[in-house]
Amino acid sequence: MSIFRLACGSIPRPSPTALPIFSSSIRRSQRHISTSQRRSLNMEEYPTERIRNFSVVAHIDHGKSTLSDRLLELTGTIKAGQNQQVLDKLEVERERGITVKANSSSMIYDYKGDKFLLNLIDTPGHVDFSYEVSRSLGACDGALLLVDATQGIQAQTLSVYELASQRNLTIIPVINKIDLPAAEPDAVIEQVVMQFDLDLDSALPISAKSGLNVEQVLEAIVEKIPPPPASEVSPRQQPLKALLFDSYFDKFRGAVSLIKIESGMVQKGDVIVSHHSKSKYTVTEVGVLNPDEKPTTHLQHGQVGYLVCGMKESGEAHIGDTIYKQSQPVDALPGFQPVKPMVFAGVFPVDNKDFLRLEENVKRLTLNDPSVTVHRESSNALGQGCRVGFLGQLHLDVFRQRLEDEHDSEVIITAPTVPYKVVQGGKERVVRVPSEFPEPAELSNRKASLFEPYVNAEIIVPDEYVGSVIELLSAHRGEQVAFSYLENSNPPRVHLKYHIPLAEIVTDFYAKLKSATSGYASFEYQQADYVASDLVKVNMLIHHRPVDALAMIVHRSKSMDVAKHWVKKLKDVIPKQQFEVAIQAAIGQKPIARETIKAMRMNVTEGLYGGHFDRKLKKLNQQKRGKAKLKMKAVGNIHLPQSAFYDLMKS
Ligand SMILES: Nc1nc2c(ncn2[C@@H]2O[C@H](COP(=O)(O)OP(=O)(O)OP(=O)(O)O)[C@@H](O)[C@H]2O)c(=O)[nH]1
Repeated sequence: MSIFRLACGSIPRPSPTALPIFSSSIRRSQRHISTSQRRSLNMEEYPTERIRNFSVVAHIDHGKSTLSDRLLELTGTIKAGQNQQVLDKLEVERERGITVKANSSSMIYDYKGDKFLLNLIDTPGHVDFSYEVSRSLGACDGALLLVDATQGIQAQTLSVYELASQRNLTIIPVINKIDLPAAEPDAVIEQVVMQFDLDLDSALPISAKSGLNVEQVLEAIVEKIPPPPASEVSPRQQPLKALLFDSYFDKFRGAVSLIKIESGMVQKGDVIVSHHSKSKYTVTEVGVLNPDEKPTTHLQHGQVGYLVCGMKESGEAHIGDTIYKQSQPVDALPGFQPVKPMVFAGVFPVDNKDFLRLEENVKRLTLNDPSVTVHRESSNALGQGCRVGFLGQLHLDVFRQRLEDEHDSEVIITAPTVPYKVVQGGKERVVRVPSEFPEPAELSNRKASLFEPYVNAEIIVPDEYVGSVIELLSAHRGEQVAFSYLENSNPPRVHLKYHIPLAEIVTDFYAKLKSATSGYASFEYQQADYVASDLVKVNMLIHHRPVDALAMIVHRSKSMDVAKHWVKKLKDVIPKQQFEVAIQAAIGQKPIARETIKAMRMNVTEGLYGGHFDRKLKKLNQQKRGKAKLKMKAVGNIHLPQSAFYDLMKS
C-alpha cells in the first residue's frame, strides 16, 4: 500500500504554500571533510549487542528535531548550546523550522561503563514526506514516539505509530514540551498508553527544549530497544547483505549511499554489486555520520552508515536496493514499496529562453527524490516546460520554493491535477494533463468512462469545531466513514474518517481546514481507490481562443464555481486593450461563464475647449467607428504575457 499523507499542524504556522523538500545533496555535500582531517572509527568496538538503531517519529512540530539536537549534545556528538536543528540542514528546513528530508546521525553513548553506538534516524513530520518515514523505519529496531504534551495525539501520531508497529519496532512513548504551562503530561501519557496499548511505565515525560529528562531517553534507548538480531557466525564469515535506505549526492564523489548492514561486513576495496541493476562497484570509503561523515575501518552486521563506491549518477543508488559482494550473491531484501506521484503540474520558465536552465535546475532538485517524475511538456501559451509529478500539494510547494530559493528561477507552475483514469474501447489509460482528456462527444456517446482517485482521510479536531469541519468535508465531496471521540482527551476531540476525492484536497483544502479550526485540526490521508466520476474539462478562452495551459479537469458539480473563479482571476491580470475582450470558460463548445474587459477609452476630445460641441461629437463617432474596425482586426491577437500567467498562478 502506497502511503500519501498531508498533515495540518495543530498550531497555527506559516502558510503551507511555502514549505520545502527534496534532495539532500547540498546539505550532505557540506558534510564531506577531507579524509586526512578525519580519524577512522574502529567498528570492531561495536558488536551488534552494543548497537541501537532507532528513529524519532511524531506529528509535525511535536519536537523531533529539537530532541535529536539534545540527544546529540548529551552524547557529546555536537557542542551543547548550539540550539539549532543540526539535522535540518537544508536552507528551507532552517527557514521554516521543519524537516523535509530524513537524516541520520550516529552517536557514541557511555552507559554503565560500556560504549554504545546509537544510530538516530531523524524523519520528516509532514505527511507528504511519509515515504521518508517509512523507509527510515526500515533501518530501525525501535522508535521514539514523540507526542506534544499540550496537544496530545494528532492525526499523524496515529499514522506513524501504525508504520512503526507494522514493522514490529519497539516503541517508547515520549511526552514532550512538559515545560509549557499548557502541558498536561499525565493526561497525554494516559491517552497515548491507552490508544496504543503500551506499558504505562514506559512513557517518558520530557522537555526537549530545556533537556529535562532527556538523559532518561538515552537510557531507555539502550535498555528497551533491542540490538539488531545477532548472528551465530562472525560478520567476516557471513555474506554481505546491506539495505540501501537513502542516498545523497556529492559532486566530487558521486552518490553516497546510506546503508544498514543486515549481515556480513563491507570495507574499502570490496567489490560490491547492486541487486537492482547488477552493476559492480569498488568501495572507496565507508563510515558513519557523526553528524558529519566519519570514516570507519568497516561497517558490519547491524551497523548503519554511509558507503562511497563511485556511483556517478544519484539514480544508481536505488532506494530499497540490496548490496552484496561480487563473490557472494544473496537474495534481495524486501525493499520498499515504490511511491507514485499523485499530483502533477506543469513547470514553465517565465522567460522562454530559460527553459534549458530551468530543466537542468528541476532535474538537479529532483536528483535525490525517487518519488518525483519529470517529463518535457509543451504548451501553446507557455512554450516549452516540464510536467512534474509530486506526492502531494506540499511536496509541490516545497519544490517551488526550493527552485526559487536555490536556483534563482522564477517559474510558472500550472494548476495541479491528479491522475484520472479513462477507460476507452476496453483500454485503460491515465490522464495527467488536461490535453489528454477525452472530448465531450466521446463522453456523451458513452465511449469512455472516467474514474478519479480517492483517499482515506483522518481528521482529529476539538469537538467545538466538528460542525464546520464536517461542512467543509461535504463541500469537498467527502463521505463520512467513521465518527468517534478520542478517549482521555480534554477538551473532547473527535476522530473523523472520510472517503474523499484526492483532487478536492490538493488545492486549498488544507488552508480552509486550518482557518475553519483555528489551526487545531490535524489531517492526513492515504491513497485509497479509483471511483467512477462525472468529470469534465473546463477550457479557458481569451478572446475566443482556448489557452491550453489553463484547462482544468473538474467534477461537473464544481465546474460552474471553478469557471466563475477563473474568468474573474483572468480579468484581473489581463491588461485593458483598445477593444473589448471576452474571457470565457467552456465545456466543449458550450460557454459556462464569462467576464468582459471593457475597451480602453481614450479621451479623444481632449484639447477641445468651450463650445465645440459638434467637433466633440464628430471625434467620438470617429472613435466608435475606429473601435469597431479594431475589434475585427484584433480577434485572436491578445497576447497574455508570461508575467501575467505568473501573477495568475501565484494569486
Ligand atoms: N517549550 C518547548 N518547545 C519545544 C520543545 N520541543 C520543541 N519545541 C519547539 O517546538 C517547535 C517544533 O520543534 P521541532 O523540533 O522543529 O519539531 P519537529 O517535530 O522536528 O518538526 P517538523 O520537522 O516540522 O516535523 C520549535 O519551535 C521548538 O523550539 C519543548 O520541549 N518545549
